[in-house]
Amino acid sequence: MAIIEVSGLRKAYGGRPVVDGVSFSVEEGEIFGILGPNGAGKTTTVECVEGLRVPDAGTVRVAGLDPVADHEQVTRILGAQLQESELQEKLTVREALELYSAFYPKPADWRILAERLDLTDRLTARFGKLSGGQKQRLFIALALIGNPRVVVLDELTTGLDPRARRDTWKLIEDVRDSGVTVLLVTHFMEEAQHLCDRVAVINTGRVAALDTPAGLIGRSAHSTVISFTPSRPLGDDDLATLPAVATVERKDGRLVINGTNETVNAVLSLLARHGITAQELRVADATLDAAFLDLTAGPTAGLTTGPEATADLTQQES
Ligand SMILES: Nc1ncnc2c1ncn2[C@@H]1O[C@H](COP(=O)(O)OP(=O)(O)OP(=O)(O)O)[C@@H](O)[C@H]1O
Repeated sequence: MAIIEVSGLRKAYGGRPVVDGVSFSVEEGEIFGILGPNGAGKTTTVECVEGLRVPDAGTVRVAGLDPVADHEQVTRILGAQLQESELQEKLTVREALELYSAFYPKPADWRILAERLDLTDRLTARFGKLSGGQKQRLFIALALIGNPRVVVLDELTTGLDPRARRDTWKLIEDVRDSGVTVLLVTHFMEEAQHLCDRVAVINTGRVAALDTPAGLIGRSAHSTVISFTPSRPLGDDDLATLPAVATVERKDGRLVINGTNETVNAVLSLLARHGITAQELRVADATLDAAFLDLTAGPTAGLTTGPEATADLTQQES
């Protein structure tokens, strides 16, 4: 069942459209990602879902309610993550939890939330003295304090080190597993790939694609990365005849070919025909990075050779 439904959403600032006909629905119990480059219109979209901005056109429903007209009811269903500037530096963790509990008629027990989010040791610490990861954990606790059915997390892990980011991912999964739907705004492909059940890729105010992370990767021209060292040189003409090749790179005697599953078989047949062996052959799925670049780039998308293919492969192999 859809808990959030957005249909034909439009919003312009000063006559400039920044959200231009966005539609998607979020099923109850999923982590739904909104992924896109800077300025794509992600925050404006979720602020319309939260009822913080009034759409110029289109409809938004949260559990069947209008976030603007039924704002008070929606705030009981939807928990939003605060921005850092919205908490005073001198407020302690305990004060923040107590203060936000007081906003709701039936708040969650903040002590349990603090325990769950590993904040019990920091209850007397002032907000300004918390580490980045601790601040994010507090924001998650505050977003959950009203026992929401859906929580909106916007760029939650920006600025965190890799360890703190992974810890925060685990917490977000725990939130989903506890039955809360998560609407997650991110521009980290790895984060979307790791966490999200489905992802809407937003580019220049429009939904460029909506699918599972695996589905997005599968539809990319770069879904598979094949790399090997040929036992003897292989001509460019031969490579050009391979089906579904997106890019070919040569690096230190190795060939790195971005393509699809179809390309793998074709490469192996080509090598066999020429009596060439593929030394240290590696076949890896591309990451969401490549699909994202395909979906958000201009008309030459998928045709250019970038460092991403190699980076993807390195990630897969490490
Ligand atoms: N209140 C506002 N007034 C005018 N322009 C705005 C306002 N808020 C956002 N914008 C502009 O609208 C565009 C979309 O902004 P938005 O914050 O929705 O994008 P985003 O995808 O969340 O970007 P980012 O990843 O950089 O946060 C940007 O060009 C931004 O500068």
